[in-house]
Amino acid sequence: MTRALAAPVILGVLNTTPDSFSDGGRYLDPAAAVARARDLVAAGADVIDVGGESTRPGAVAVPREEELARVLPVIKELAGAGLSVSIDTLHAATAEAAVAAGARFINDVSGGLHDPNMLAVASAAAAEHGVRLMLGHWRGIPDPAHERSNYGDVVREVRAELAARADAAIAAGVDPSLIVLDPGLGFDKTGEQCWELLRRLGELQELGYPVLIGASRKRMLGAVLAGVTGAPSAPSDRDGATAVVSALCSRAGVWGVRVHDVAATAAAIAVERAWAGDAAGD
Ligand SMILES: Nc1nc2ncc(COP(=O)(O)O)nc2c(=O)[nH]1
Repeated sequence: MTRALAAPVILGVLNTTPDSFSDGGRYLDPAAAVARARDLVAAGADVIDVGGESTRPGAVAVPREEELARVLPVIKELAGAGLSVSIDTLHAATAEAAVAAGARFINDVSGGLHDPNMLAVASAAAAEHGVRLMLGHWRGIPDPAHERSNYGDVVREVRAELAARADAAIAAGVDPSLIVLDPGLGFDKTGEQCWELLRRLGELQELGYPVLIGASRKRMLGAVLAGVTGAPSAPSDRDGATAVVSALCSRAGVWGVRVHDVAATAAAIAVERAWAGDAAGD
């Protein structure tokens, strides 16, 4: 029996955007966003990942003041209510304001490459509040429209590039114990490259940092489901497949999973933990 590992942290996705690929437009109103966050926590989310600008291919760039207007009221209310909040942003100014409003995780899918000030902001946030920095892998930055999925060995290259991002964060003053790495599934990567990254997750974990996985509702799952049903699936039809990935991440000792359907993932992880004999599963 594999050694019982702690269950992954569940980050519940809260996109306060009009154009996110799977839930755009539903939580633009702060009251609706806060209500959604409370539902996510009730369903088992440990952290609410608040994003005010979609990162999907071709998404419209959002002026800083608009991004801030979308995320700050929600973060202030959630943090004020004692909930754990992550800010999903490419922009240092947004991360800084979000931390001041109570966010305790910075989630940068570009690994600090998009905004040259991000690592300095993250370093100050780490020093002052112990804010954790989640560094994603994305070669598309700064030109996301340019396809850059021409990898030789995607796992080896993503591992090396994420290690370099962690080193840069440490050089900027971020305590290594606060860093989380994320392979950036779907960020200028083909479905097969994403599956290869999951297949060889251990090679990323060998870097010694906690790993976060964001597969929820993504195209890689849609392709698998199309093979089952013979028809394309809407993102919201991919929550069952997402939950299976969450259970397998739990079995692999992944630190955290970022999902839209928290209830399905919480159930999947609880089942995996019970199977593994983890006391929490009793
Ligand atoms: N750390 C992390 N953050 C992310 N933010 C947005 C999206 C895009 O998906 P969404 O449109 O459903 O938010 N994916 C990730 C991801 O894979 N990892």
